Amino acid sequence: MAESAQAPKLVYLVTGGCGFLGEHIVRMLLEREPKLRELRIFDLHLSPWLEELKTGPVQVTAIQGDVTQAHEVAAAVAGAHVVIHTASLVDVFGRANPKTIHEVNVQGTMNVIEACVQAGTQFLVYTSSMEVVGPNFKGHPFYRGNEDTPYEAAHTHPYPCSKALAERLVLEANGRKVRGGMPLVTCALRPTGIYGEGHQIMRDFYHQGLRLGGRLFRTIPASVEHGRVYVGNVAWMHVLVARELPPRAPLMGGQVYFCYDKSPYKSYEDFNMEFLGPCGLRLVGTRPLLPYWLLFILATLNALLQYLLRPLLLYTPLLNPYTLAVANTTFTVSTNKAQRHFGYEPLFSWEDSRRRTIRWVQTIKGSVQ
Ligand SMILES: NC(=O)c1ccc[n+]([C@@H]2O[C@H](COP(=O)([O-])OP(=O)(O)OC[C@H]3O[C@@H](n4cnc5c(N)ncnc54)[C@H](O)[C@@H]3O)[C@@H](O)[C@H]2O)c1
Ligand SMILES: CC(C)CCC[C@@H](C)[C@H]1CC[C@H]2[C@@H]3[C@H](O)C=C4C[C@@H](O)CC[C@]4(C)[C@H]3CC[C@]12C
Repeated sequence: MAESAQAPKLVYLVTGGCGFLGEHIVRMLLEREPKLRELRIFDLHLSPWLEELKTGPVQVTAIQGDVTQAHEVAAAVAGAHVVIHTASLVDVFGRANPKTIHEVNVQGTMNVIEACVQAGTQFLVYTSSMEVVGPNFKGHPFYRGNEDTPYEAAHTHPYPCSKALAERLVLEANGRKVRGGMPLVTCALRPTGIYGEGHQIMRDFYHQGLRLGGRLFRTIPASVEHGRVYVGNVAWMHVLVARELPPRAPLMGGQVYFCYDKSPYKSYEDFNMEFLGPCGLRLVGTRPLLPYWLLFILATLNALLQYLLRPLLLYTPLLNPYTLAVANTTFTVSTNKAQRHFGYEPLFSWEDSRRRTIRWVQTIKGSVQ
């Protein structure tokens, strides 16, 4: 009797479970959620590493599907106790068109909410983003802010617009009656810039540095701080929120939490050098190589070229007016809301996060050994 009372019984669904963050959430759940009976991983593209997870004690179910397709989402959600909705079209470079970004991020989220309501699934955790708040296009700094810091969240770019809309839908859905009459309990996590094993932009910078003979050239003033958080700690926050949402529904339902850890406050480039430096790259210059006005012109030219070339090819450089504004505006968080509400402490220290990320960069093909 006692044994059956303790038997794992929960079914979790992770949308976007094959992405950069999604993979860490999936692995973290399997390692650290003892109540898990079945883990469903829903993604547009299923990764080969899923196969190795299927041999463990938890039933791992891989579902190839599209969040924009309501019936596919409904089928995946049916019977799940908790949904972690991480799937998103993350694009700030103009690779996808704005309509698709809206469909995946906003309509996809509506589909997830409706599926929870219809299926009687009571707990929904949404992966939002710091971009829901800022930096705004006016370049206002957000310095060590928290969830209550006033800030003019004004967006024009499709990605932050879509994340902001989706987050609002998720929070407004808190308290809706799901099938069976119980209330839906939702909350949203807002990571700052995530780094760690599998981070594609870090990989890109590393390759760029190798192409430039082991050098990267400073673009952003060292004084501009950009918030960063280790992927393992973001995953851990998701696991904890999902676990604590049922017993602490009145406190946590409808809340937003920034994702934070002990990663140091630095500029985007100086922070990257914490990992790329030990892997043989050097950041040249104590001040930006080009003045801001010239960068701004180049970013605008890139945007124009992207528009003109679109009928022929996809031109998607890293530098555009939006990425320049984000990288060039201080945006850092300092909060303990997650600690107060559900006992969050980072699972990985800064030293651990750094060591793990360096070890991963060293495995990237073409690395300086
Ligand atoms: N990377 C960051 O720095 C960062 C920061 C803050 C918030 N976030 C948020 O974290 C989440 C994960 O981001 P990531 O960096 O891991 O991105 P990612 O692109 O690596 O992962 C997103 C996953 O969603 C899947 N997906 C995309 N469209 C889909 C669809 N129509 N149906 C089903 N699955 C679909 C993709 O295949 C991918 O596996 C996103 O919600 C993003 O907004 C990321
Ligand atoms: C050439 C330079 C001027 C700019 C190069 C860096 C640029 C590509 C980086 C800087 C900051 C990065 C964003 C930031 O870390 C946070 C997020 C939130 C997340 O939800 C999606 C990714 C995003 C927008 C990062 C994208 C890459 C950015 C703009």
